Amino acid sequence: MYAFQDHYPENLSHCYGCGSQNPHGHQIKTEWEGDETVTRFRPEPFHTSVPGFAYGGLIASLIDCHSTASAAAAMYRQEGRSMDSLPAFRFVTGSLHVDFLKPTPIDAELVIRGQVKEIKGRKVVIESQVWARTVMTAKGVVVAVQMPENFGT
Ligand SMILES: CCCCCCCC(=O)SCCNC(=O)CCNC(=O)[C@H](O)C(C)(C)COP(=O)(O)OP(=O)(O)OC[C@H]1O[C@@H](n2cnc3c(N)ncnc32)[C@H](O)[C@@H]1OP(=O)(O)O
Repeated sequence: MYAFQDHYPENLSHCYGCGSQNPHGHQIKTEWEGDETVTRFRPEPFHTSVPGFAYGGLIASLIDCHSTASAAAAMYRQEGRSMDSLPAFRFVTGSLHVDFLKPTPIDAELVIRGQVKEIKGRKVVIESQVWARTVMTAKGVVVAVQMPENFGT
């Protein structure tokens, strides 16, 4: 699978959630399935909150990076461009809202499904749901904003 994150340049591949160059991170991979974006992730025992269940910060982190990658992919798709083409679209999180609906089991593959709700200027709004087997355990809304050239200055 060639994921959205595989198009990130090396200098932006160190993110804890999605960076392929971060050996301590989640290294999530996201792709299109029709009009939805999908990330699959299997928690490890060290992601525990209450024994048997996944830590909420992990869930939030998965929604976060799933959504920023989805935002980039959505912008390229809207412009009919390949994710390899220039200028590059890279997004950071402006806002992250998560609702924890049910405890998330630690022993199941988690499937995060995202929908593009709005594209306006430099902003993309992504809604996501986290599924464990047949149960939706969390849902989130992320406002992703195109990373400014002068990010951090
Ligand atoms: C690319 C590989 C890395 C992947 C990163 C993975 C996800 C992350 O963890 S990123 C790290 C966490 N996030 C950050 O550190 C971001 C810190 N914040 C910032 O740099 C800035 O506030 C930033 C870039 C989000 C927005 O600032 P700026 O570029 O000035 O945005 P601005 O022009 O004011 O707003 C653009 C649009 O976004 C909206 N927006 C901006 N911030 C927010 C917010 N917090 N909540 C809701 N909407 C927002 C604005 O309302 C505006 O929308 P509209 O056009 O409809 O009015």
